[in-house]
Amino acid sequence: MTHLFSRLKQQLQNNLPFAVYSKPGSTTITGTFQNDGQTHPVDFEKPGFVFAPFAQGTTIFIPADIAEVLSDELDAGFETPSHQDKPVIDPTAKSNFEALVTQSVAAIKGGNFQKLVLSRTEGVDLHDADVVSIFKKMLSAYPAAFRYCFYHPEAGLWMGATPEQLLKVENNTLHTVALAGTQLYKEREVAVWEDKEQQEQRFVTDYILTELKEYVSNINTTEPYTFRAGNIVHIKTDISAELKSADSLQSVINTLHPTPAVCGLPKKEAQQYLLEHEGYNREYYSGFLGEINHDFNTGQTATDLFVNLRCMKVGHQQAHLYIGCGITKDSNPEKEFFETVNKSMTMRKVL
Ligand SMILES: C=C(O[C@H]1C=CC=C(C(=O)O)[C@@H]1O)C(=O)O
Repeated sequence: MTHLFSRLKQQLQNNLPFAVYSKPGSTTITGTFQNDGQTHPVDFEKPGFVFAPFAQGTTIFIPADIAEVLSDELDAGFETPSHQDKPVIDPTAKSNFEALVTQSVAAIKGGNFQKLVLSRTEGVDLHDADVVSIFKKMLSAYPAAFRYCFYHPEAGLWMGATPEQLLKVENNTLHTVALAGTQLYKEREVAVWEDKEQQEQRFVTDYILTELKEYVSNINTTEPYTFRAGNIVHIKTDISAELKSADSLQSVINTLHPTPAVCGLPKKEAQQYLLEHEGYNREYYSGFLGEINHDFNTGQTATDLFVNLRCMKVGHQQAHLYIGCGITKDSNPEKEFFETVNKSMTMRKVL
């Protein structure tokens, strides 16, 4: 374990790419350390680890055959998070975001879109905080999430604890989820979902089911249910199906990414709208990451990808947190802003 983290630090000092991660519910931590500093083109037929942007930028690939793999069991005695439970409200950020929500609700009501997922970034001073100690807190705070620390000279250093699977493929069986709708988690209370949240999540399910039809058979879905992700809960539908052809992995990924959980509907027009109106570059936030054609622990052929949510880009003195929320015709701008604030607590808690 100590070895894995010292290897992470060494790799960072040498400017060499790596991905260190632990899957939802797993106590195993895996590191894949690339042995050169190059940017390798992504090949969806080869085994490796992928780190893809939302829209603009390079899709990064760590090919399995040029990486050293280390894995270990997670220690039980990790540092507990520092419980920075106070939300931080920047009045300018608040009014800018609310204006963007108002404008976007008008675009939806005007008939251009059914849904738009708007986002923003927040800077947090790090005061020389150590990357490994932040990551250890993340590992222990969010056992149900895909927790990762990724570095590539072209992308920078990223960390996250995402609750959203993009796609898992094992022996031609595909698993994905429709995840949307958010409210604060309250102990001993059953979450009651308003129509706005239910509709927002149904858009995602319907999109996935319609678009996947071309590539899969025997689709199964669960009923929507409440799913906890740290201090918040979402509505989730689990979807599974059989892939008609093992060769369609890349097409399936292109179809799913970006889903209406992070982009909007219709997809292409929503993505263009976000690029023009959000006013910043999402980079790898709401992109996807994970294992392609290779389980780095078992060596088996499997694909296990996650949407890059509840994440941050970590610089020397500052971390940039990325947070977004789904907007429909019924959105209330202030409520949506506070939803992004609640989501930001996932990262703030470990800083
Ligand atoms: C876009 C984000 O979350 C998505 C996933 C779950 C719930 C969401 C929502 O309620 O808006 C978003 O669709 C984010 O965390 O930045």
